[in-house]
Amino acid sequence: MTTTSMIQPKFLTKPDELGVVAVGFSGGQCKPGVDAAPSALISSGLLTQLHEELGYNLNHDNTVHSYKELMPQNDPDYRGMKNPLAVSAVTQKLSEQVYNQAKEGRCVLTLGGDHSIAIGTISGTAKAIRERLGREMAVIWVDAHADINTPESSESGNIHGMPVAFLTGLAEEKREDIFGWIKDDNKISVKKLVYIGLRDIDRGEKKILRENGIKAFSMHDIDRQVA
Ligand SMILES: NC(=[NH2+])NCCC[C@H](N)C(=O)O
Repeated sequence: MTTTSMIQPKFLTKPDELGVVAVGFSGGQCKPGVDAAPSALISSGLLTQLHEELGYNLNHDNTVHSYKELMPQNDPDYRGMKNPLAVSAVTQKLSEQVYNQAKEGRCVLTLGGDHSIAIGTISGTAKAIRERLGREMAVIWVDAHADINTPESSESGNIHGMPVAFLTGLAEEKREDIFGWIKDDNKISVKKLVYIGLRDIDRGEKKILRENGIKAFSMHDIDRQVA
């Protein structure tokens, strides 16, 4: 059996602890459903297995947050983004929760949907890593999608396709209630970002990747490597 004690993490002061943050959210895109994922994973035993089989001590508030109280009455499109106030409010709250876990030196697992929540998970962790280790966090983004559209390059207006643009500062917004809360210490550098598994990227995203020299291994690259 693998246990946490067999792994020697270099950057964690509490390697046997796992911070868990669960958020059931679907406002970064138009279809309901993904918000049910965290509860489904938990009720099928994910957290029990992490504790009993991998030996992690879990630090979790036993809640799947839906942040209903943060939902605005009215959420008109802004710079083409859909549900901008809701996604910004949820990801800001999530960022704080993740930061509070990561600053303790424990690994953090975020369960969620949809992918707009990466704005919260990465911004919270990046800030904690800067404070704890005085360095920039690297990100390995394993996904079919690059999710690096700016509001202007996006063809859908869905914010789940934009998290990396806001996190790297390629997309910026002054309004505090629409991602203006993402400060420099929450951001990551395009130099420390690598994509693995891309297979569905928009034309605008291709241009962004090329112009910023972002490293990316597509599914095509992977198929070639293993062939
Ligand atoms: N996390 C995801 N499922 N992203 C899909 C993004 C699809 C498309 N590139 C868009 O920006 O709308």
